[in-house]
Amino acid sequence: MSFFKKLKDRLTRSSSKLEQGLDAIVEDGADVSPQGEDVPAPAPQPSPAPTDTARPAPQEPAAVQTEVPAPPPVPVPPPAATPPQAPAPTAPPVPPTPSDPTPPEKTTNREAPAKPGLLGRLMGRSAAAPAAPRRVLDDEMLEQLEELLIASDMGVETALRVTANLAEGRMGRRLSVPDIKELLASEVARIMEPVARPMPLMPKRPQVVLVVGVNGSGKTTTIGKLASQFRAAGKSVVIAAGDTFRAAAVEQLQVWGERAGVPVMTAPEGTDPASLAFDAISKAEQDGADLLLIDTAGRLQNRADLMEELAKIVRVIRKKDPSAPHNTLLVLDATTGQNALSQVETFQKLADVSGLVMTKLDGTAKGGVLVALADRFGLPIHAIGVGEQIDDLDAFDPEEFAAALVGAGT
Ligand SMILES: Nc1nc2c(ncn2[C@@H]2O[C@H](COP(=O)(O)OP(=O)(O)OP(=O)(O)O)[C@@H](O)[C@H]2O)c(=O)[nH]1
Repeated sequence: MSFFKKLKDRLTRSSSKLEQGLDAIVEDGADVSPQGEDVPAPAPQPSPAPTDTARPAPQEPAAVQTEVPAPPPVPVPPPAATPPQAPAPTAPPVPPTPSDPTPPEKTTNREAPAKPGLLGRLMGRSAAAPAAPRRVLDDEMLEQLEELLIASDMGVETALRVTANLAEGRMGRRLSVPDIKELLASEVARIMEPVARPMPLMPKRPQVVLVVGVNGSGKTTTIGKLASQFRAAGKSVVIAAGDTFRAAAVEQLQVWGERAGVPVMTAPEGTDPASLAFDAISKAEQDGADLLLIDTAGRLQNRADLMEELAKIVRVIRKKDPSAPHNTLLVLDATTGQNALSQVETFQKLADVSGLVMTKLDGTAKGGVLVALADRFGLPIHAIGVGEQIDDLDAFDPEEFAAALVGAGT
């Protein structure tokens, strides 16, 4: 799956931070007992049944969902780029093989590779392959794991929960780095599973989608990408340029409208954005549009005046259609780390956020914050941005994300 390979490659900094940390933790207290009982590789925890059975097949995720399950609107990555003998596309992406993390003086901590006996030799076992270092899971190791997860932006509460679940029934067992990665990935996927839901399409026309977020989070870009996907799914879309304060913002949105082949409603600079939103709904109704995507100006969550203005936009939209906005998407820049939590908190209070889009996952070392967000707010992650191009928006796949985040399968 080329997309997640891309994500995995781009999460390298995050996973390598986790990976290096895990290597250090295990080697720090590696069990030197050569004959110690290895635990069988821990079985992944059972994931809850997916709540949204109508989600598109994970191989070709789409950021949007239609009321009738439709073929995924996301264009398939160019097959030409993949040679016929390429590895199976469903396999999780494989990051660069880490170099042997064990410094020479630590080699005594590795389990001594026992010389195979006659039976071993007959069975073809090699004496050359050393077993992975293992460490007995104890309180100290758990604390180290907690610290590592916190440093990976998972947040204290989530890190504690993840490590507690990991420890359950496993205290005193000897775990290797791959064991821990597998357990962590399973825990992370379990947290993320319920929030991985494409944006639903409703029978209501026009479905009003309000897009909010702090400055530069990627609202305009995301609207362009969403408009393109919805169009590809056969929907008629209108965009309203609600950032009436910056002429450049309107122009930028017009460029995206052209790329997506979607009309963009504008108003003169300085127009009250609430009144533009009102007019845009009327226009979308007249045009029989399926979807109206309303852009808004970026606003920091600590600017009370701007947040009040957003609350006013919502009030005015409701005057026109009491059931609107039908979706309020909060666009979050994943590189902001823990600040994303306070953004969700404030925007949720004022604008009744119904779902998230996480952008810039292609350039972040902070993917862990998604886990904290999912654990704390449980808001659906409708889509993730993985680049600046129109096709760089995809559905969120919890298992692939979890594996990429912890560097599992390496
Ligand atoms: N790498 C990467 N860049 C992105 C992504 N999404 C948006 N960007 C870039 O982020 C910058 C800001 O994006 P905009 O869409 O203008 O953000 P905005 O929220 O509309 O900005 P304001 O209107 O100023 O609040 C642009 O340079 C985009 O190209 C993404 O998923 N990945």
